[in-house]
Amino acid sequence: MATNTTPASSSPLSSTSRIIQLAATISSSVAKLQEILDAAGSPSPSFDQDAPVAPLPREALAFQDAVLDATAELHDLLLEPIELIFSHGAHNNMACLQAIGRFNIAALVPLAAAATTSFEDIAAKTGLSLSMTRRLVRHAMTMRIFCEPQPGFVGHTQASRWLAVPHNSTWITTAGDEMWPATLKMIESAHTYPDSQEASQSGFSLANNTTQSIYDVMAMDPPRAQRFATAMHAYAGSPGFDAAHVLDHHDWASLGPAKVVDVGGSQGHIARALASRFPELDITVQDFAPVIQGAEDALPPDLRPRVRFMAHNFFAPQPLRADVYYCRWIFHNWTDKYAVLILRGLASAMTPGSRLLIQEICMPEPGEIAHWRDKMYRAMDLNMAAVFNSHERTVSQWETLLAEADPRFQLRDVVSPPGSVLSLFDVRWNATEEMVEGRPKSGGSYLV
Ligand SMILES: C[S@@+](CC[C@H](N)C(=O)[O-])C[C@H]1O[C@@H](n2cnc3c(N)ncnc32)[C@H](O)[C@@H]1O
Repeated sequence: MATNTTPASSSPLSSTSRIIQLAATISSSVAKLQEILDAAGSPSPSFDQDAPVAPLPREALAFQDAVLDATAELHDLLLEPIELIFSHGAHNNMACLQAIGRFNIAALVPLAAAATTSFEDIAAKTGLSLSMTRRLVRHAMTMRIFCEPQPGFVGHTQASRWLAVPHNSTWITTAGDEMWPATLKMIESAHTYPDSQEASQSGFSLANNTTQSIYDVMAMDPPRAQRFATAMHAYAGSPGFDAAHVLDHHDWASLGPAKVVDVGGSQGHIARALASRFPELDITVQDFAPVIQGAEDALPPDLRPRVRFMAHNFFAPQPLRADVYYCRWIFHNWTDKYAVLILRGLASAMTPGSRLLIQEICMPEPGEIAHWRDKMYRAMDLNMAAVFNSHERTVSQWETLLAEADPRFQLRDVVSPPGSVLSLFDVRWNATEEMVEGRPKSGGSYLV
């Protein structure tokens, strides 16, 4: 597998120059990838609008890493520095995506096979000039979004068709109109408030000309909050966030008849999947009251006895005794100051034998994973900075955070399922830590 990112060979005449090595890696890995697709009866990837949107088979993922890293490196190696830097600058891409989202351009192109619409038609419906419409849509085509099968007429690719689905279009609108403005102000906020632990001092807050956090801003504008939530659901609906990753990669069956609390579990989509697969689990989903509204009524009748919902603010002490406290994708929204408070709320309920299962991005150390995945995680980390002032965490950052919250938390294992964006941090409770006047004897800053 070629995850090597060492520079090109110093000898320009060498027959084993870096570009030749990369080409060989691409050739052999693509051949293996195609073999796996053939064996699975899966079609070869295509930009065609009718191409199915499906994840690669699990056994193809290492070859996917090899090909994507080698092709990207080869591409970058053949550019001058200024071309390389320009090609990685994303501002023009974002301008296009903002236009596609704001004017819902993907929905203006007919979905029928080989159907097209003219630039004039798109311009008339968006209110953009014909010239700007043509420039934006043709730039989008360089990202494989839309195609121009005959001059002047726009058709769908797989990606533009995906954007025509309403909640995906909400996702791109949110990227253009919420995330991008926040990102533009991120450096200003980082410079004005170095190491701030407050979401109210984020790029999002500066971009919205407010001293309130995104939570406060959204609370005052329910339709905007709904759009943001829809966008996050569209994103979290991608294969990297599939419920199967936590179902398949934690030994739920061995727990027997266990009580699980899904902290910040939203409308309970993971709880439902867990309860369906593991009939001995009894699950309570906790979240804000408006978030869980109607969730219980939407449960299939067979799950109602074992899945329930409870309004709970996770900064308050955990009121339920359970075998597993499951926290999926909640900590990354919070700076360390607040993540420690969430953990302390849980510490008050932990007992010997109970466990805390955290599902979050595990930020890699440099060079640890495929370059393209590394880039994706680092982009997500900066998204957290722009909007919440928070960050994604490495294993050692988790260890530090857990120890700061309470030294009795012990990180036992970290599992990164293949194809999953999120890793599983299995945390246990070391009850033998001696407490003196409400504080662990070994030190730490535990506060009751
Ligand atoms: C990024 S979402 C993750 C939702 C779900 N766990 C998942 O993986 O899809 C974060 C969740 O935390 C909830 N949340 C935020 N602050 C909270 C708080 N103080 N108490 C309880 N839930 C909270 C939000 O309402 C939201 O459902």
